Amino acid sequence: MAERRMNERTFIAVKPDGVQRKLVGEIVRRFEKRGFKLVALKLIKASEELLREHYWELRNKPFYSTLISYMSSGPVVAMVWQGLDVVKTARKMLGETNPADSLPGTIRGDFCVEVGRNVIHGSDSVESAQKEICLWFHQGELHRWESSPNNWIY
Ligand SMILES: Nc1ncnc2c1ncn2[C@@H]1O[C@@H]2COP(=O)(O)O[C@H]2[C@H]1O
Repeated sequence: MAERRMNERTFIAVKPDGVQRKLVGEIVRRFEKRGFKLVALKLIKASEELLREHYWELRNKPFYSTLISYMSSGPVVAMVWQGLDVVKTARKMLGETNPADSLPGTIRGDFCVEVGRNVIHGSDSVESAQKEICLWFHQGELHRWESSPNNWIY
């Protein structure tokens, strides 16, 4: 059980505004420092088809078409992070969907002001994380590796 929770994975994407504003390094740093393991990372210009599938549940929302054009306006940095309760903890690190409701210290609370330009996406449950990881990544892009910094210093 503990083993399974340690291996929990979530899908995180730095959205086009986050890439344009050069927030990628800061965001990766926060996840590394928190103690999570990077399992996959790529810069990708998402197709409309992929985005329509990713945002399927929002298809009837009034902001749906602006959301699709925002997300396809430039490259995004798609990532998979792994660790204990990573889905829930990542959502806390991101802050609320609306940056105005996000506390300082969270990514959205520190770096953005508008819901339609909210810099980062994180899966909202373990089930959606599994679906989103399969949608954005091939199995071969997900890496298994052990952290052993001493071996790389000496
Ligand atoms: N009221 C809104 N107006 C514009 N975009 C929104 C609104 N509500 C949610 N979104 C977008 O829809 C996205 C759904 O996934 P995210 O939580 O990653 O981030 C959300 C915002 O980018």
